[in-house]
Amino acid sequence: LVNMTLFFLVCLLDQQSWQTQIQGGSRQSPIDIRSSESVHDPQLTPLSISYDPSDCLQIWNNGYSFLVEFDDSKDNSVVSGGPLENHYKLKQFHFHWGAENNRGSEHTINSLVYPAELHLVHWNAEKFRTFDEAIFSENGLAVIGVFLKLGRKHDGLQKLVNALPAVKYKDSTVEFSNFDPSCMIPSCLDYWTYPGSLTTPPQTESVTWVIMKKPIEFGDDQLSAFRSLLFTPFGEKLENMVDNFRQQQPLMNRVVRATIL
Ligand SMILES: CCCCNCc1ccc(S(N)(=O)=O)cc1
Ligand SMILES: [Zn+2]
Repeated sequence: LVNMTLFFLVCLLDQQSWQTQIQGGSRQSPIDIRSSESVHDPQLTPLSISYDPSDCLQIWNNGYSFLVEFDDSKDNSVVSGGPLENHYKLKQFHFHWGAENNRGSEHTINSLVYPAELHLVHWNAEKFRTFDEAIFSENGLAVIGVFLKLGRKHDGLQKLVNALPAVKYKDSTVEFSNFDPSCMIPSCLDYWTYPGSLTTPPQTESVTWVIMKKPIEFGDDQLSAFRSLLFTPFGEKLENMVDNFRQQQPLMNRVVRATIL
């Protein structure tokens, strides 16, 4: 009985490494970023972000979020610099949000939650031939995360918001062109960066995360438009697309680095 109790206690006390063995994940995302524990790295240069609005193709409701998808056959919409060894091509961007304003973002800053979070998803086109190959590869993806806070209406976002009723249902798409995602990048380019994973299946550990320190603002009506989308396809029970965020994961043996710009 003593041995069994000790064994049980060891498992319980060591739950995180136990989880790692079970789930096989030692670098899962999202995480809570504790600013006081992040390491200022003077070698982190500013990100170089350059997007071509003509690469914007369509919006797709995939039943989890709405994805704004880009033509990645050219080298016009790319991010490089900062923690990135290569240049990464923009494939899509999407958001995560809550049913209420007190939740929604995937990453948190000192446990502070934002009502929504933007993810700009890029893949390493120097090392891999396709996005799908990069998803399953070390250093395959670079995702820029931008927090959204409620305040003034975001004029650049309104064009996207106006198109959302056309993709209300899961599996719907609508043509969407000439949108410049640069309008959603904060003017302050300070960021945190850490090695992580996709936050939805297959949750592969192939992502270099770059989380912008400053949020952008958007309006209540714009957030309501996100919440009017549906998880469910036409003809099925209506389920509002809300709370499509993952819980924060253990930091394990990782360090979050911060810029000093
Ligand atoms: C195998 C096909 C997977 C398509 N989905 C990839 C994907 C999932 C999550 C994120 S996120 N939320 O970590 O930015 C980006 C891209
Ligand atoms: Zn995401």
